[in-house]
Amino acid sequence: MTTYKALTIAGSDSGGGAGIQADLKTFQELKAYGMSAITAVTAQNTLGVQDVYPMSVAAVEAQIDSIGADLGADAVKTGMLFSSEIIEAVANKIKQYKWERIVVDPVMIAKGGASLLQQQAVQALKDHLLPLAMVITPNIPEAEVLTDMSISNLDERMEAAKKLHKMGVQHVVIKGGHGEGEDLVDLLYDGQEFLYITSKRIHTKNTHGTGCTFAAALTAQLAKGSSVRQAVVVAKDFIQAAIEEDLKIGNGHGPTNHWAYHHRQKENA
Ligand SMILES: Nc1ncnc2c1ncn2[C@@H]1O[C@H](COP(=O)(O)OP(=O)(O)OP(=O)(O)O)[C@@H](O)[C@H]1O
Ligand SMILES: Cc1ncc(COP(=O)(O)O)c(N)n1
Repeated sequence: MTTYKALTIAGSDSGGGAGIQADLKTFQELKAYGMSAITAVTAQNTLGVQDVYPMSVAAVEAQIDSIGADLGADAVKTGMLFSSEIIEAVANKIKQYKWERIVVDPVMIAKGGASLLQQQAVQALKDHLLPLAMVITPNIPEAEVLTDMSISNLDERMEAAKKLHKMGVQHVVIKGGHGEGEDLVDLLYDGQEFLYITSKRIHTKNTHGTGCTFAAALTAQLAKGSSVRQAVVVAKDFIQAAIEEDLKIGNGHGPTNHWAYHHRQKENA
């Protein structure tokens, strides 16, 4: 049996709904071996982010080296990177280890408004990381910051996807969670065609970590050798199940249910 390995380079969420914790849970549920390099420790729960403790660049590099020198990775996801120094270091390590299946989730602001990326680091993201990305998964506000345009309809979202592709990203997924209306559309662009992945909006406040979980599911599928298109479809099913069967814990925006997808698969088998 081949073991497929997925690495997440991201921030730790003590509440377990987003960040490294969401990524590792998702990798496990999709049968990819999960590994992590922590860029920052957040004190966080369903009510918000209480504190952020960034790691040193040396600590981030050392974690990635430990993995690169021994285990290797079939796919890599980046999440909260916090500073331009960490972004540059991560980009250099990705190049050093010749990792190619890279999913960049350009995390900027947590649901409660806390900043998870310093403003001056946006340029570093564009210069160093986007050209290495096999897939980038911004939500609408993140796509607006990266493209410097405002997005209020699907045409503008398509234009933003084209702009991001021009920045060197191979595939762009602009997620629709922040859009309006009952129908929710995630848009995939591969440089030639657009694919619309639609679902009904679920009315719940328990959406903490949806972006992380979606990108982690995508990364697990890429680690196992899926095409980007197939991986996006599985990731969408994974997050849909995780939001539908939310856990109702905590007093704020609760986490999604990372075992719901696997549970459904078993029930349907
Ligand atoms: N209310 C919802 N109902 C159904 N699907 C949703 C809902 N909210 C988000 N999603 C799905 O979850 C995934 C993440 O989307 P979203 O746009 O919320 O990303 P995000 O803002 O990065 O997430 P986060 O809120 O974790 O930062 C997408 O696939 C989106 O379609
Ligand atoms: C460590 C970390 N990484 C990412 C997010 C974004 O997730 P969300 O927007 O769902 O809160 C987060 N809150 N914390």
